[in-house]
Amino acid sequence: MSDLANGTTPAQCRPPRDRDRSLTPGVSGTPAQSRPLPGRSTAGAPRPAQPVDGAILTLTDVHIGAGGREFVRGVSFTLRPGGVVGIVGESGSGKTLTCRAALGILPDGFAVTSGTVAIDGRDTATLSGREWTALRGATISAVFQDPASYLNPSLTIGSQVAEVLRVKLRLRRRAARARAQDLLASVRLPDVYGRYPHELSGGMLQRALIATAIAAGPRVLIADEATTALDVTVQAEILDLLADLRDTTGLALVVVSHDLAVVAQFCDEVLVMRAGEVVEQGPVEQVLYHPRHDYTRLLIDEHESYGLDRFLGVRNAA
Ligand SMILES: Nc1ncnc2c1ncn2[C@@H]1O[C@H](COP(=O)(O)OP(=O)(O)OP(=O)(O)O)[C@@H](O)[C@H]1O
Repeated sequence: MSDLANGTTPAQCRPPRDRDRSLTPGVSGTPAQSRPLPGRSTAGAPRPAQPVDGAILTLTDVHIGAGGREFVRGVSFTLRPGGVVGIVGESGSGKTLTCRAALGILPDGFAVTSGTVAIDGRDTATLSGREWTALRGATISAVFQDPASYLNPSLTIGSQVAEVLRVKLRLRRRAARARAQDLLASVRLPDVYGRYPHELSGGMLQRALIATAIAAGPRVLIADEATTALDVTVQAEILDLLADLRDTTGLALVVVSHDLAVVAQFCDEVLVMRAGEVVEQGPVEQVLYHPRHDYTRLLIDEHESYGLDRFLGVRNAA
């Protein structure tokens, strides 16, 4: 199974783009929490997040660089329990690097050059490797596109979920097995414990990966293009599942998507990134329905390809 599951540092021996598989997943057990109103900035322009009581994840003016070049310049947001922050923007705009900074798994040579990433009020720059390992999976976790590449093809789905439970929560074999079965049922996969990854569809694999990602009861889940490769119906099922987890456990989410419709339906706040910068940020209703920046308008004007229309009615009806 992926190193992620074990919470090990991603990828000590993988090529850079292959590294996020070490991010594995984790159990729940996250106590149900009330859902405070997510923080919403009112200005259209990006601005630094302020430390806020109850925040689980706070990025404050984060810059990410490598080899003397800056790839991300000044990302800030605050995520509280049950909150959902969306990140949209063109390919290469820095969305994934931002997520990786939050997970402490930047590619080799990349670093947060200024600004802070705080998890549960703690500046992650002060964390040791061991502390990061403990945090990953248990407090912050992630799912990415292409779930098959994060699961070991030669191990059953159930044993991979159980392995996370044994490593991260130190459950004994029998307890881990029972808990893994519960987790798989909670992601609507009640009958796949003994099945292998190749026996599952793409949507089922993504749900299995979500089960491993939430196994250790993280409070933040980063979904980086997690539904991009799925057809629309399966994508809606996965989003429903994430919404259920948010509502029942207070899980906070960072959702990276090319699909403005996903963001319109699902997120409270959205960051629009372009060429490493946040060009616009604010509550979804404001940014997507009353954009202030030309680039945001451009994205919205392309709504036919993004399918924004699909969700306007859904959100307005909700
Ligand atoms: N491992 C890496 N090695 C070299 N450059 C990288 C690496 N990861 C990211 N970059 C560069 O950093 C910039 C931002 O990349 P990032 O993956 O964050 O973009 P993105 O917005 O997530 O794009 P996409 O939507 O295509 O995934 C790009 O110019 C990319 O080429």
